[in-house]
Order: sequence, then C-alpha cells, then structure tokens
Amino acid sequence: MTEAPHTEAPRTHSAVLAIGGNLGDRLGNLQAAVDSLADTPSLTITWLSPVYETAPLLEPDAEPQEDYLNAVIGVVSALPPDMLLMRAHAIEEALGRVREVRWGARTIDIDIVQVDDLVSDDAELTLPHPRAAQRAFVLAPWHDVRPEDVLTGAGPIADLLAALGGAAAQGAARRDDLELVLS
Ligand SMILES: Nc1ncnc2c1ncn2[C@@H]1O[C@H](COP(=O)(O)OP(=O)(O)OP(=O)(O)O)[C@@H](O)[C@H]1O
Ligand SMILES: Nc1nc2c(c(=O)[nH]1)N=C(CO)CN2
Repeated sequence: MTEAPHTEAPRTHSAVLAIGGNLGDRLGNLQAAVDSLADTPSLTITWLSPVYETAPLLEPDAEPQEDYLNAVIGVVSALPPDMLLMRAHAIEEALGRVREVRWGARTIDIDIVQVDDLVSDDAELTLPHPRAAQRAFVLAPWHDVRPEDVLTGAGPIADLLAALGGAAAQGAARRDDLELVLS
C-alpha cells in the first residue's frame, strides 16, 4: 500500500508585541509599524491596544528624552519566533531605527513580549521579554484589551500592573484622542 505523503500544517504561534517610539512622528511611526506587521505574509494582527503616552524609562544619568507613545499588539503567525524577530528588526530598520546607546531615543522599537508559553534565555530572543513584567508601558495597554492574560512565568498581567501601582505610577497615560487602526 502506498502511504499518503506526510504534510504537516505549519504550527501557528500566538504572540504579544510591544511597540514604542519617541522620535519624529510618534503616532505615524506606530501606525507604520502596525501596517508593516499587517502586510507580513503568514501573520495576522488579532488585536490592537489603545495608545499610551509614557514617561521615558532611562538608563541612570542618561540625557532627558521626549515622552514615548506605546501600544501592544496581538498576532497569530506561522512564522517561528526567530523569523518574527527578524521581521520586527527589518521593520524597525525601514522606519529609521538607529541603535546607538542602550535605551536611546528611537523612531520605533518592536519588542516580542511573549510567544505562546515559550520560555527561552537566548540573548538574541529572550522569552518572555525579560523586562515586560516591570513595564507599565507594556502591561497597561495590554491589560486594556486582554485583562485575563498571563505573562508566562510571571503571572496575571492584572496583578503585575497592580504591583507596579498602576499605569500612572510610572507616568503612563492613555491617549484616547490617538488611535491605531487596522487597514
Ligand atoms: N523578547 C525580545 N524582543 C526583542 N528583542 C529581543 C528580545 N530578547 C532579546 N532581544 C534582543 O535584544 C537586542 C536589543 O534589542 P533592542 O535594541 O530593541 O533593546 P531595547 O528595546 O533598547 O531594550 P529592551 O530590550 O530593554 O526593551 C536585540 O538585538 C534582540 O536580539
Ligand atoms: N516610556 C518608554 N520608555 C522606554 C521604552 C518604551 O517603549 N517606553 N523603551 C525602551 C527600550 O525598549 C526604553 N525606555
């Protein structure tokens, strides 16, 4: 008997991405990142958070910076996590991201907050993002859309946000006058 060829459907991943920027047309850059992600083959945006204006998290003794706009995005994708990171870096580059100093001002940053419930300590792609649990600019917009979500290994995002004292405690304020759209 001839066996049917074995064809495996590509595995689909569910990921949470955080975007932010504090240089140039901040909302325009966030929207351009959303548009580029939406144009990515094998990737679908499932939800978009509200936009927050957030005080910059800086390295000690760093020069002052402009406030950021931040948002969080849910995607499902057949791209494996390393390809998702490559795509994120390509979009950052296309939008003029320059890497000079750690936590320097930038047109756009795309962080991979988590992918499924994967855990990785690979420096190229640490999962979940090692600093997400301490960042109101990630947790607050995420919580607005998916209040029941859990940050892998860290706990419910509602509890993590409460432990930080809420969004305002870190200088994060929702900007209901600004909106990202899925075209
Ligand atoms: N979960 C992740 N998401 C995005 N980049 C990651 C992740 N884990 C590790 N990295 C690596 O971190 C490196 C630095 O990334 P990047 O310049 O965006 O950092 P940053 O945004 O300035 O700081 P932070 O990582 O604190 O948000 C990247 O080259 C990337 O390979
Ligand atoms: N408010 C705010 N501060 C930051 C941010 C960010 O997205 N928002 N990103 C950083 C590096 O990823 C460093 N500091």
